[in-house]
Amino acid sequence: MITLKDVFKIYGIGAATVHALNGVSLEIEKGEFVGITGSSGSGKSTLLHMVGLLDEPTKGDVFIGTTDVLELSDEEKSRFRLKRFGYVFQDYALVPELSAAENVLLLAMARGLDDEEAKIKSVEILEKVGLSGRIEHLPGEMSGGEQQRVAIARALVNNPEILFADEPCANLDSVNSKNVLDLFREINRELKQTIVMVSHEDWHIPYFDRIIRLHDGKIIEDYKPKK
Ligand SMILES: Nc1ncnc2c1ncn2[C@@H]1O[C@H](COP(=O)(O)OP(=O)(O)OP(=O)(O)O)[C@@H](O)[C@H]1O
Repeated sequence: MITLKDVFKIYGIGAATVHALNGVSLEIEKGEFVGITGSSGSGKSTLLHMVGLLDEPTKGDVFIGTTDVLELSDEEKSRFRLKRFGYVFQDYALVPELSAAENVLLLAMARGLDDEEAKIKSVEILEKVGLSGRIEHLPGEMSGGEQQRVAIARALVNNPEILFADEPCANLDSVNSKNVLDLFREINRELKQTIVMVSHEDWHIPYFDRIIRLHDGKIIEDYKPKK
C-alpha cells in the first residue's frame, strides 16, 4: 500500500542540522497493524509523517500503490489525507463547542456525504467505538478516553485505507489506554483496517502484528512478534 525507499529527513541548517531519518525503506501491507517503536528522538513521529503524507522527505521516495507521492500537487495530497487516510493524535484535537456526533459529522460532510447519510454514518461509528451513550456530549463533558474514542470515530468515518495514530494513548491512564488498544485491535481484525501506530510503551507490543523499531533515524528491527 505504502512504500518508502531510502528516505532521509533532515531538519534545520548548519550547526542546527538534525538527521531525523537516515535512509529508511519499508513497505506497509494492507490489513497490517504496525507499531513504530523506539526511544525518544529516534524518528518515530517523523516516519509517521512521511507515511501519512503529513510531511515530505528531504531525499528518497514515497509511493502509495504505484503513485509517486512527490509528484502529487498539494491539492492532490490534501485529497488523499481527507478521503483515503484517517489520523489520531495524542491530544484528540476535537472542536470543543461541538458534540461528539458533530465532531464526527464534520469530517463525514467534508468528504462529501449528504447530510442524512453523514448523520447515520457518524452515529453508527460512535456506537462502534462504544460511545452510544455520549453522542450528544461536548468534549468537555467526556473523559480523556472517551474523547480519544470520538477522535478515533472521526478518523474512521471515511472508511480510510490506513489509520495513522501518533501515541494515541500518551495522555490516557492504563485502563483507557488498554481500551483504545483493544478497540484498535478489534477494528483491525473485524474491519481489516490497516493501522500504523507510534508507541514507546513496551506493553503495547503484543497488540501489533508487526513492529518497526527505530534508533537514530534508522530501522534496527522489523519483525512480527510471535502470538
Ligand atoms: N520540526 C523539527 N525541527 C527540527 N528538529 C526536529 C523537528 N521535528 C523533529 N525534530 C528532531 O528530529 C528527531 C526525531 O524526532 P521525532 O519527533 O520523529 O522523534 P520521536 O521518536 O517521535 O520522539 P518522541 O518519542 O520523543 O516523540 C529529534 O531529534 C527531534 O528533536
